[in-house]
Amino acid sequence: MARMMGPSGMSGNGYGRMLFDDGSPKPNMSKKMLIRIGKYFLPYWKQTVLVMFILLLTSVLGLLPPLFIQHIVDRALPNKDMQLLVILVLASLGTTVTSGLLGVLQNYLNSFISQNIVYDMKNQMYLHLQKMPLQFFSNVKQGEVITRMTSDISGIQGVFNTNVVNFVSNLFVLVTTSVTLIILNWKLAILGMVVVPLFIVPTRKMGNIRWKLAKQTQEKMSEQNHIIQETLSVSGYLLMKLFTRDTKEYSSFQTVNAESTRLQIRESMAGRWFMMLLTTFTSIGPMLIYLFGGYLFIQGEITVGGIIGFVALLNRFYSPVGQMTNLYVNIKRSVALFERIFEYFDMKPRITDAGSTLSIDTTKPDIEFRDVCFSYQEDTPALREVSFTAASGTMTALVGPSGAGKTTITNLIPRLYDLNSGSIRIGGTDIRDFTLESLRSHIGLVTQDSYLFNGTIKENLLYAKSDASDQEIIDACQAAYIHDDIVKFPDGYDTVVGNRGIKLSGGEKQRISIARVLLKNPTIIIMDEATSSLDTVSEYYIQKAMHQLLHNKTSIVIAHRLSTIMAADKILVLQDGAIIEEGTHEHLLDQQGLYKELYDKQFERKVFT
Ligand SMILES: Nc1ncnc2c1ncn2[C@@H]1O[C@H](COP(=O)(O)OP(=O)(O)OP(=O)(O)O)[C@@H](O)[C@H]1O
Repeated sequence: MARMMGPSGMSGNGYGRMLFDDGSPKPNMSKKMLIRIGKYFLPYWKQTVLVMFILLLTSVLGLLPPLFIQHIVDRALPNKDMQLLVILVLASLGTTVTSGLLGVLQNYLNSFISQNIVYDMKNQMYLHLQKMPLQFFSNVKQGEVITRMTSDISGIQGVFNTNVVNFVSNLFVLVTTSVTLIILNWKLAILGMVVVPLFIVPTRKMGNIRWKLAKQTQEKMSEQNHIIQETLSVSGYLLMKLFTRDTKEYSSFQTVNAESTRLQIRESMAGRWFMMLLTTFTSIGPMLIYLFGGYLFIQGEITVGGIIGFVALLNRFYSPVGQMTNLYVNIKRSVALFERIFEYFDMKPRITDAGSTLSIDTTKPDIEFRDVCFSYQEDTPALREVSFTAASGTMTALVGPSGAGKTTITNLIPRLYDLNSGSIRIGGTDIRDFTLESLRSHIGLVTQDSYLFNGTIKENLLYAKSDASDQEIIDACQAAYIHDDIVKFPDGYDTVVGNRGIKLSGGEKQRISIARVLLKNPTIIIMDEATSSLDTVSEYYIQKAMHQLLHNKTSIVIAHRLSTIMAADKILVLQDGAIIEEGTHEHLLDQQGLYKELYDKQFERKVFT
């Protein structure tokens, strides 16, 4: 089978791994980018406006308790006014409770908005990835798609909850508090603000360190996912066991795991030191206020309540300043997250409908290759000017040494790849003029390694035709000579086949996949005959199943068995991406060329009796 590697230029297009580079990423915070992000919020603009309104309201409400304290100290207590004291305490309690209730509502709205954005993005991403070409999935590391679909997109919800909401709320709190501070006492306000640079510097520094650590952690997580996917899936597991790589794989997993654990500990520790510094610096401000405020009190310029209320408000001022300092880092982080997601969205599916609505004419589905050239990688042609016709209702066999281009020919017909030059026609029409759906719905593909998903046999069969009746399923399985085997299983058609159909034998799997294509009943069949040697009985049934499948269909078969070749109406012999001989078995034997050589070396021993 073909090595699954993409054509040249693909990795440059970002089909490979896309992680942040060297710790100095430059997220693209352009206006275009911000508008693009903003568009995701558009459907939820009403909720967003409501959140903003609540934030404004709570920031104003938050100013009141310190002012109430000031009046308690300056008026209620010195005047021994019990009634005023109770009113002020109740008012303070009332504002706190109201703020709390508004906070609950705001939290609900936050989750509503962010979760819905995540929901929209996941759907959009799934649809988009479905349209990506085969080489995308061949190139991309296994865990990468899952990481983008899950953790990256889910990370977006934090963007709204932390960044947008925090930014707006901090802004409101900052503006309302600083205005109030200045109105209360401008001299003290200036003094309180003098210390601000002291904590801006460490905050920025810590923010940057945490950002880098977070990025490195994310990379390690992606690597971990990749190892898990590669080694703990059926094929990877088998490979690992058979090459006794268990210890090596475990040790690479352990290394990556240890790395990410170390990074996460460092990340959280970076936060601790930062908090300690911040608390130290934020406590300097109030000390200064007590000192200078005390002096002003002695001078008779301010009341005791004024000083207490001021300090309470000052703390309210410091916390948003601290958070706003990190804003740049947070925005950078969020934009980078969006960038990673947009990077996927920006990859254009290369194989698209040409806008035509033509369907295949099922009455004369002959396949014609005209001077087809194709290369996976620039300068390494996989097919060179291949021309042939597979007449309607006949079987064309492809033979040739490994790497000659047989699989490539079969991949081009359902447009898993698009050719570089020349054309492929079905019934005289270029395949690019059919809709992809019509093209693919008329082609049945039986690969060597028949892929069955982990479900019951029946579910696997219904994948070809979801509305097939039980009788249709049985008919298809009988024609594929597998029905009798299926009914012998204890659960019959409800037998679960395991991941990739591992619980079935190779011969059973192939006959089930033949039954699946029979159920689809396509006009054209492409088959990569299994090379694996099967026992004579199994092989006998597969031959019979193939006969049923290919009967009266236009088929192209990568043939590995003499019996198949002998049954073919035409044989194409390929070498280095070109057809070098063409004809029937006898005709080709007479030519004494590559076919004869292959026949002597390869097929002779596989004569099927
Ligand atoms: N996805 C891919 N990316 C890059 N090169 C590829 C890819 N698939 C196949 N090739 C190369 O293209 C050439 C033709 O491969 P192809 O799979 O068509 O050969 P084949 O005749 O089917 O071989 P085999 O009988 O071994 O399956 C080979 O040189 C192969 O290495």
